[in-house]
Amino acid sequence: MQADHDLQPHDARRQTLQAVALLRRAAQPDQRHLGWAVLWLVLAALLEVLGPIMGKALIDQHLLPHRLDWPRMAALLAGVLLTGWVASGLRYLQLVRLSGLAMRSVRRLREQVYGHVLRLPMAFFDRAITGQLVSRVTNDTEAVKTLYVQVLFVMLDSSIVLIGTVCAMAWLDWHLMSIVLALLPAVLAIIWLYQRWSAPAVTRARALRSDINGHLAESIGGMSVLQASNAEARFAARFRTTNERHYEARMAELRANAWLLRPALDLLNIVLLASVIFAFGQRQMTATEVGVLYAFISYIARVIEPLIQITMQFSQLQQSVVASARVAALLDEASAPEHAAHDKAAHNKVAHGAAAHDNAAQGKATQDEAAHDLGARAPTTAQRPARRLHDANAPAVALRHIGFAYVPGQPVLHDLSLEIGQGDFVGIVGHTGSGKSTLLSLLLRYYPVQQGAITILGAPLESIANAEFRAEVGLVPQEPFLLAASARENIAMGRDLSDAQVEAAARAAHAHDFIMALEHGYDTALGEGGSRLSVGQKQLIAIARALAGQPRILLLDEATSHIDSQTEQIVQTALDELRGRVTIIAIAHRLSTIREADRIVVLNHGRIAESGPHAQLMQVDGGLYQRLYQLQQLAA
Ligand SMILES: Nc1ncnc2c1ncn2[C@@H]1O[C@H](COP(=O)(O)OP(=O)(O)OP(=O)(O)O)[C@@H](O)[C@H]1O
Repeated sequence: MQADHDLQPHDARRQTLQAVALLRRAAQPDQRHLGWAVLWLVLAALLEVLGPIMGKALIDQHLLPHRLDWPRMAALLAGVLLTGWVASGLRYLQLVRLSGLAMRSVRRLREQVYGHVLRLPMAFFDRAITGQLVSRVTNDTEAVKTLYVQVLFVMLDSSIVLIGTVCAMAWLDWHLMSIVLALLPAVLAIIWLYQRWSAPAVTRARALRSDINGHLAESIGGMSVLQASNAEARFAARFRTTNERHYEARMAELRANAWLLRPALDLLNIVLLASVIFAFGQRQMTATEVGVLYAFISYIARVIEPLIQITMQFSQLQQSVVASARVAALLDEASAPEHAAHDKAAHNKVAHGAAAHDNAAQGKATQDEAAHDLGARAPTTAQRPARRLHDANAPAVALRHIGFAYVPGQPVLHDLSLEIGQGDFVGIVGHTGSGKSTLLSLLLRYYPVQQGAITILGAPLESIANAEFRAEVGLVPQEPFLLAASARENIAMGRDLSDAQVEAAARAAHAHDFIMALEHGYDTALGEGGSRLSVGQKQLIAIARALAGQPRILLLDEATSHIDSQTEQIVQTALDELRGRVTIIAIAHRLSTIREADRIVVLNHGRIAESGPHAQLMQVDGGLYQRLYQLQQLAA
């Protein structure tokens, strides 16, 4: 992710263009409303300009010459009063339209940004800071609303009033109008100065707000560690510093506004009035010119006020542009490869599978049948895309000469080759930093393969459609991630699974009994992050979730490292029952978990050091595995 402080001034033009394009795209489907809103605004502005002209006519043609044409005078007076009133009504109408447009744009943009974040490759999240990312999706997208409702509305409105007023002044008395216009460059100079003064503060304030979000998210996420390490005071001090800097930036913005903008523009208003009255005083007064003076005095406010309004919007505009540029930068991050063509085919097959599932549901598949499906992989298995990877003779996973580096020039895996047969149970062990998780990340396509090739069930990894890949490969991570939802929802994870399928998966993971012991069984809400469950129980739910997808390859990433021996026993039993039917690749720190594996691969500094069943590896005197095992036995 582009760090917040990376928004350097030399990028400003490109960012502004990016932001404008993004905002235009966000409002694209609502263009009709934008058209109407502009029309209402033009009408409102014209009415506002018309008011003083009617006032002038009333003074010059009726009041001063005592020409008492009552119906016409009443019409003109009503015109003066009504124009303002109708203009307000029209403004309200257009504000409603623009607000709706803005809300819908924010909704669209948020969905787009969130959808994009979901598709970003894992490498992105190595760099990303959660709080800033959240800020992108919530605050920064909201800037679009401010832009449309506040900035665009006021700027458009003020510009139209300004142009209309200048035209009306030119029509009434071009000489006086030129006096007013002559002073306008002073307004532009004030705006320029204000921009120079406030722009850095605006950018700084936004970046710091994002830092505050990041800081909060980090602290809340790690609250237990933070409190346990007595770090409250240090974190509070760090937060105070950021908050203080944010306050300073906002104050600098405010000072630019209060000390430069308002006073300078107010002064200019007075100078303009004085100039017009002075110029008037130099003339031979005729009766008709009193109306012109009235109109000009009314118009001067209508020239200055829109200008003030426009300049006041600049800081808001800057904020919106900076925020939109951030969103645009995030949307610019390349997504993980989509394998779209394959996905389309896979989608059709999912639909086909869903139909099969419906038929099965009508036939009232029993729990036992579903359980059988899960284990025995009957050909009529519901809810699955049809297999395209079915090559009975191909290895489940084959790695050929894999090399990988997170940082160029610092390889983590070296020329690694490994073949795992279908239905095999393979354990991967090694000291910390030996590359086990990296290997798993490559298998999971979190990172693209840099050197060598990986095939899954005979198909090159990068050629497999996303839906198909996710159906074939299940993952049980080290830290089970549970939603604040029911046990059922946590296992189904949005997949259209029947109750029987969810239960079958839970039984296979040996999670069924403890779920049934909860007060509402599968419908019991598990609390945020599954807070109602023990770590072991959470892990069993995570295993059930992976099994519910009926994968042919199951990856376990140190799934037993945080659980007690009793739960580990349960996991071992579950794995045992899957043996031969599902290919299991388990990374394990706890060697007891993989002791019974068909083969144990020992990694050392990114290379395969040893490989074989437990008994065989234990025979290698002074071997890595033997040492690791003995160390664990001693520690136990
Ligand atoms: N996202 C990353 N960016 C840069 N380097 C990384 C990243 N992840 C891991 N590494 C480095 O790659 C090497 C292998 O790490 P890896 O996590 O694969 O080891 P591991 O065997 O799984 O270790 P552990 O048992 O402690 O989880 C380590 O030196 C680690 O510092």
